[in-house]
Amino acid sequence: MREITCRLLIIGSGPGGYVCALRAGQLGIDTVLVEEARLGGTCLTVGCIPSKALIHAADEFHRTRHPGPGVRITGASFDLPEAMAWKDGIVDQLSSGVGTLLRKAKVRLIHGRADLRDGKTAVVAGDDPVTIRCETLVIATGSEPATLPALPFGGDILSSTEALALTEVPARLAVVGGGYIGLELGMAYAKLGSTVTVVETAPRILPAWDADLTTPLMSALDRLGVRVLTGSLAQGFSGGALSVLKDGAEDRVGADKVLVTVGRRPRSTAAGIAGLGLATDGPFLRIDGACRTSMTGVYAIGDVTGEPMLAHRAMAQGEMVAELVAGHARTWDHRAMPAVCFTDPEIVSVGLLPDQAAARGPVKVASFPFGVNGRALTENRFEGFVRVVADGDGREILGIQAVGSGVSELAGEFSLALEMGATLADIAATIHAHPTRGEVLHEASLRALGRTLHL
Ligand SMILES: Cc1cc2nc3c(=O)[nH]c(=O)nc-3n(C[C@H](O)[C@H](O)[C@H](O)COP(=O)(O)OP(=O)(O)OC[C@H]3O[C@@H](n4cnc5c(N)ncnc54)[C@H](O)[C@@H]3O)c2cc1C
Ligand SMILES: NC(=O)c1ccc[n+]([C@@H]2O[C@H](COP(=O)([O-])OP(=O)(O)OC[C@H]3O[C@@H](n4cnc5c(N)ncnc54)[C@H](O)[C@@H]3O)[C@@H](O)[C@H]2O)c1
Repeated sequence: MREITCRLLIIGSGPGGYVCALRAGQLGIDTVLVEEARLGGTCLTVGCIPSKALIHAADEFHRTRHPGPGVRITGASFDLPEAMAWKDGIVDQLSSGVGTLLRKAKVRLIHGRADLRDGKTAVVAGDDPVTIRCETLVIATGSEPATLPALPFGGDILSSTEALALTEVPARLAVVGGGYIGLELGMAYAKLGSTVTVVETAPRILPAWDADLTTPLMSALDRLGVRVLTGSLAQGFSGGALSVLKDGAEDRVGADKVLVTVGRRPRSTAAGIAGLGLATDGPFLRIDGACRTSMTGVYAIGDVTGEPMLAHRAMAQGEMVAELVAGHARTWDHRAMPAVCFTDPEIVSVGLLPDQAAARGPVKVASFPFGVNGRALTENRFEGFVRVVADGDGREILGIQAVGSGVSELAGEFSLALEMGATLADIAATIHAHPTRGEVLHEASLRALGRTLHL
């Protein structure tokens, strides 16, 4: 068997692994990256990117069926295979782009399944088996869809991966799990014409976020005709119906396909990881603030290390670890990490929610509605608001949230404010272009200071 050595070995080319490899390559670290599937991992191949493409296609179709003022459209139709082919083209483009970037950064790429023998050795079997010995190891093996014993994947029971590769819009779609994926994809299929039912065990959809943020989304789901069953447990699928237990009574929800989105499970035991005996937190690998595991010289990043399982968290960790390996002093600011739900309306949260902030001391909370914002009115999409959460004297902004059309594009400004330790006065003094949705953050900050102009 061939044997190679390297300074840094990274297992997995998702947003965590490939960004770590790119930065390490830039810093002149001799790096080997092993990937068993396509470059880009879950996010690029079966997650963030394909889902946002499908959501966009569904939005476009929905707008043609519900056009704006003065627009008349007749005979609109939707070709799902054509839209899926377009989506696949974007994935191909970005995945091969990752390959180009890795080559440019002089990262050695090995295609195959890595099997760890110890914290410094991995074996990749296959036609050209190789043993890789490294000084430092980064585990970036990501996650996979969690399963429910009563609803095993296969046939008409889909994970997000199959839901992103359908060739026909299902007439009736039952979605089990009212979290990020269930709502993003459930809403997209509802816009494409499916009759969608969402089954959620918690008392509310997106239970981690407060009701003020999710209420506008509930109204939008209602307008789309999506039925939402909260406090409900899916028990099995047979004869074209999902059996659901709610308040002790059984309901049968007619469905042609069932999409199960009840979270993701880290790949933290396979690939020889279990044999390393690393400390864990539940199913996740335990890491410290520098992404070090309990074994010296072994780092872990991304979904395999726990919540929030988000691509930009994995990327930030990957970049930091490469710099730490290069000997730089680096930390990362968890407080400024955004979470965005790409439903319609979208929801963004950065930093603390009002309740979380109030648990620490006095707070100032103010929100401002899109309903009086010129840009929102001229776009004919004016539901939702921006909310700022600051400490009692308004000196430090602790959190910013928004719900509304297109608010994902405000997430960067929200994060910047927290990362820079902005005060309400800083936001108030920042001139926001008119007319834009960003003015609503400005007005929310003015409102917290007791001097709103437009309300
Ligand atoms: C439908 C969907 C939509 C999503 N949308 C968003 C979004 O909009 N925004 C967002 O921030 N996040 C989103 N996510 C979450 C995001 O995809 C993950 O947080 C992100 O991909 C995690 O990156 P990672 O590098 O930790 O792991 P992954 O992306 O899971 O990559 C891990 C890689 O490791 C490889 N691997 C595993 N074991 C081995 C081995 N033994 N040998 C070789 N290779 C191995 C895998 O093949 C995989 O390519 C979404 C997820 C899904 C499923
Ligand atoms: N926009 C984004 O950033 C984005 C998009 C998609 C996915 N993701 C990531 O992927 C992860 C996985 O997404 P997800 O939607 O599968 O998980 P999730 O954790 O967002 O939501 C799962 C939902 O399923 C519910 N649930 C759990 N068990 C259930 C059961 N037996 N029956 C009914 N409901 C049940 C939970 O209460 C929860 O509301 C997310 O946590 C997120 O980190 C992010």
